[in-house]
Amino acid sequence: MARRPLPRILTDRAPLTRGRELARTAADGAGDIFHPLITLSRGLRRLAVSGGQRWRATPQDRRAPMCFLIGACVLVVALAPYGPLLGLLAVMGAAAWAGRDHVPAPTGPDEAEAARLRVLYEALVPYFAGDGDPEPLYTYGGDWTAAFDAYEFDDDGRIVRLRLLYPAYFTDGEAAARARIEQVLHAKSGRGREYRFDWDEEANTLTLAVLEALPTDIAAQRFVTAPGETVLGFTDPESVQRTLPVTDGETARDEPPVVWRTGPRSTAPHLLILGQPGSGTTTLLRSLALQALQHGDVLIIDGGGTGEFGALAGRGGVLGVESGPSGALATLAWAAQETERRLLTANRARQAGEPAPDDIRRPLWILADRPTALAHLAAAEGRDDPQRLLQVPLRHGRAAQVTVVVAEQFDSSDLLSEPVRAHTRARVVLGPATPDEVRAVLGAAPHTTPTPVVPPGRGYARLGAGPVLRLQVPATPDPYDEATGEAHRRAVLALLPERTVPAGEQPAGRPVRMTKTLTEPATGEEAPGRAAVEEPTQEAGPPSASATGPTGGAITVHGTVRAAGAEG
Ligand SMILES: Nc1ncnc2c1ncn2[C@@H]1O[C@H](COP(=O)(O)OP(=O)(O)OP(=O)(O)O)[C@@H](O)[C@H]1O
Repeated sequence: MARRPLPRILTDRAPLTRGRELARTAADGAGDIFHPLITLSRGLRRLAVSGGQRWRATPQDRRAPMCFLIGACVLVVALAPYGPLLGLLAVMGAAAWAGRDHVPAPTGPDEAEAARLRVLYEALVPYFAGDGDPEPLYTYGGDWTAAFDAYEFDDDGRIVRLRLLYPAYFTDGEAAARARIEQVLHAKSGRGREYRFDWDEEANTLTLAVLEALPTDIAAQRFVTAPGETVLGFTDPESVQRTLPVTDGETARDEPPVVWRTGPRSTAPHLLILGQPGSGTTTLLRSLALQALQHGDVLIIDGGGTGEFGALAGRGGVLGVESGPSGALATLAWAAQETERRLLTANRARQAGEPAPDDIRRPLWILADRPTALAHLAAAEGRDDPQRLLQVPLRHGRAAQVTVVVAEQFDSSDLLSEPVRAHTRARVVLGPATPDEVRAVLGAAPHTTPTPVVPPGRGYARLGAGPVLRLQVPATPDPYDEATGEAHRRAVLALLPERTVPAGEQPAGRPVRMTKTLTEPATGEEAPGRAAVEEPTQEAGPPSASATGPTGGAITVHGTVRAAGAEG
């Protein structure tokens, strides 16, 4: 039997679809036309509902006075000229306001963000799931919303903050267990950014936060610090409780510093800086030298021999810039004797019931850049390791106001002497370093994830047993380096003390020999304490040194320094 076709109205769907579209368009148009009326009526209804609620909430005894007040208001409005019209406008206005659409603020993550959080949750399951837990917080295919109680995303949909709960049986006291979780979160939240992990062991919560890059635009300048305080660099605002005003020449702002205290009350009186080549260790030494020269004297051992301290040579307070083994040995021998002299003088003064004389209170800084390179050269010449002479200042420098700072490259750190390792309780690591390398130097791992690429002067600092702080050293380049920008060059030159050796007396570009007489008193009483810098000698030849004993006489140190170029 042939099939009978269905009636056209049932098979032809075009009129039906057209009808639906027409109806939808008409509804949209009506919605637009009647929108004000809809808003007003919704507002009037909301006002009525809220008025009813207020009436019901009003105690019985206050309803009569309230009625009277409302009646009086209505009467005043009715009798006032244009009162009813104004009253009507006011009611309509209030209704329009009350009836406006409240678009609810979007809450919760969108689809992509939820997917990211789910991935993070699933990645953590193997570490946080516990066998035999009747109600596991972390389980395959489980509910991530129960584990993650706060999260924040940036505009690109990447996590910038996450707080998660973990089971109480997770071994959060073990560094290895923590490190595993931090590694997973780091990898899954996006590499190339720095994260901080805050473990709250009491509340069993872990907070991950993406850290802003530290400012790299702070140049050398006079920092507002007390005597005995030195700025190593700048860090995160939440890591320290203090800020310092800094300026970029035009605008001033406050930045959180890493302040290192030296002197008799310091718990970390000597500093060791380690870093990769080019990470900024010499720059940090230069920055420390400029700050130290405000209140003290500085001796520089330039083991690298690249002349990067040439701008300091011949300046007031700079007792020497030594780049050869013999000069370094003589200078350090003097420094060791000076430390002993200061201790003896202080002791005598204490026994006599007198205050310590001024000359032993002036801080003396020994800044040694790459001393292991000098050790190698000294050994080749059959001489002693200059580091051995650092032992006395390192051991007794705290009481004698002698501060030692040693900067060395990672690959030569095995050659550092035992006293240097043992007595440098303030530590800085600069440049790219793995968490294990940072832990090996600072004695504690950072709470942040080091990034593989960092700007020069970026690293971590730890003062004594304090926390590990992120650090950005202020830009303090060599002002005689041609690559140095004009602004930075001027900033550094402005901080240099006056010359005690006129620059014009030295032929530019030719190595010159400086003679410095570091005088010592025969007795501790009328000790000048500070080096008297003689005029430079123009004689050429290899560096040589001679020194007398700690009880008197003069120590003459010859050192080859780079000839100073013209200043801007
Ligand atoms: N804090 C900083 N801000 C800006 N630039 C810096 C900073 N520290 C270092 N630099 C720049 O990085 C380069 C290397 O710095 P520096 O010579 O101090 O490194 P280093 O660790 O001593 O390396 P090397 O031993 O190879 O000389 C220089 O051009 C210097 O100007």
